[in-house]
Formats: sequence, structure tokens, C-alpha cells
Amino acid sequence: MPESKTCVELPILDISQPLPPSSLSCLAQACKDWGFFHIVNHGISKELHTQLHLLSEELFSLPSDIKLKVGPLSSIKSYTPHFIASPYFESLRISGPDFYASAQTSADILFNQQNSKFSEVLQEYGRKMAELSAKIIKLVLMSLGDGFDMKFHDSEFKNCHGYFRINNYLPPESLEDEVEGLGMHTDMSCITILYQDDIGGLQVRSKEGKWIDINPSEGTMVVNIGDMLQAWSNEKLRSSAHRVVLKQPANRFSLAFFWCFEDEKVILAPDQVAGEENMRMYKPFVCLDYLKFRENNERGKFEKVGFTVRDFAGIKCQMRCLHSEI
Ligand SMILES: O=C(O)CCC(=O)C(=O)O
Ligand SMILES: [Fe+2]
Repeated sequence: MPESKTCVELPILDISQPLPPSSLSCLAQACKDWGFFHIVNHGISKELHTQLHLLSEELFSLPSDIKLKVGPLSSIKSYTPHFIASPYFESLRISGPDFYASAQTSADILFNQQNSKFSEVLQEYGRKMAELSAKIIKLVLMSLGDGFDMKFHDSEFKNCHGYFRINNYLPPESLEDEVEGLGMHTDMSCITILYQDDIGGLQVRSKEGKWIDINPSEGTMVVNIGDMLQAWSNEKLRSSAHRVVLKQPANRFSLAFFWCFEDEKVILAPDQVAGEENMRMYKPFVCLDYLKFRENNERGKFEKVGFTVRDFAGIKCQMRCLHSEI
């Protein structure tokens, strides 16, 4: 991987307290420049993350033929095996709003005996993360404009739904150089909240095309803006390309919680958000149509950023050229 690295300080928001105006402007800047920031005091305990890590080990150490019973060719399709997104990546998806039922559907098939502990822990995580996501959306809206949380949260975001992926990365045993665990992509969500274990490897791409490490830090989670919010905010918020590189011959565990608009929502920036000049960069589009567009163009892979929401609904205009470095 030839690109050089630079260091960057992304803001760390303590979201247990009201954010002072200086933190809100820092947040606005980070969302515009990077689409990434850190959160602390988020209400997810270390113990819950540890429990999830242990369950992940139990889950992914099952034989492949068992895991494939909920794989892409099954009716459940919750498990993404190796070689779909990358040779070194596998993942299990748990969907809301009933995280317990979703987890249990997979658990019934994966584990011989009843494993209600598995579904209970996953439910607890899903519920807490859904609450946290709504809180973070409000902060991001506040950073866009005074009172925008009150103005736009309930009218635009109240039907958002969440799902999460438990990710297991297994690099080759003879790891001489770093390998890509998950290729460059943008998320299709409004926001994604990421937890990575202490192995590290998450990187964000700068506007100049450099890869920047997002190092793990205890008690911290990472939030990134997804394509839906980039379009909804008329690019006041940026959905950055990111990837995972594996530098150590060790398993890497991560959790990615995606908070998304409802499928049938028509995405269109409100006038106040779009900006005074009201220069719109996106045609209105239905959320599900974009998800299908991505699915069809990537054939299930997290491949290139070749096709994003700009290719799908972007309007070519002068403003676009001014922003084309993104
Ligand atoms: O594993 C990670 O840290 C990142 C995962 C990710 O970007 C994703 O699932 O979209
Ligand atoms: Fe991602």
C-alpha cells in the first residue's frame, strides 16, 4: 500500500454532557472535512463489549459448514463468509428493531442447544446503540445549525432503523506486509458507530487521498457519516471512504452499527440545510433505490468507491466542481 500517512486529530466528544458551542463547531468541521469523529462516555460499558467479543469468538470458531447454514445461499443470509467482501473478513448481521428475534433466528441454527445468552446480549447492544444513534444524529444536526435538532430530528429521522455487524478478521498466517481486511468503501447509512478492538487497522481517506490511521483507544468509539446523510445535508456532511488494513498476524474483532433511513424515505435536503444559495447537489431519491443501485454495482463486495450516492443522484453543476476534491 504505497500512500504515505499523516497524523490527524479527530475531535473526541464527551456525549454524556451538553456540548459547548466550541465543541459543536469542532464537530461541524470534522463532519465536513472527514466525516469521522470519536465519542466517549457513550454509555456502552467495557463489559458489554467484552461479552460481545467472547460471543464473537464462540460464533466464528464454529465450523464453516455450520456458519454457511445462515450464509448467502440460505434463506436467512445473516452470515457473510470469507471471500465475499475480502478473503480475511467474515461477519454476522443482526437487524433491528427486534434484535433478539434476529439474533435468535441465526442462533437457533448455529448453536445446537438453546443459546438465549447470545440473543440477550445482542439485543442489549442493539437497543443501546439505537438510542445512542438517535442522540448522535441530534448532535450532528445541532452542529449544522442552531435548533436544527428540534427542527429536523422528528420530522426527518424518527423512522430510522438500525442493524449491526459483528466482524471477524483473520489475516493470513504468514503475514509479511499489511493486507487489506476490508476494501475502500463508503457506508450507505446515515451514521455508522464503530467499535474496534485493540488490534487497530481502521483507516480513513483524506480529501487528498492519503490513508490516515484511526487508532483504537479504550472507552472510545468512532462515528462516521454515511452516504444518506451526505446527500440529505447537501454535502455539509461528508461520507468518507474508509477501509481496514491488517498489520498483525492476529484476529481482529469489530462491531459496526448502521443507523439508516427507512427504505421508502425520499431523501431531499430541507432548504435551510441545503444552504442559502440553495444550490442542490442531489436529485431527490428513494432510499431503497440507492441501496439496490449499490448492491447491483458492487455484486455484494465492498470494493471501490467507484459508485456512490453522487453517481446515483448527484447533479453536475459548478458547485460540484468546487467540491470535486472530495
Ligand atoms: O471493522 C471496522 O473497523 C470497519 C468496518 C466497516 O467499515 C464496515 O463494516 O462498514
Ligand atoms: Fe464501513
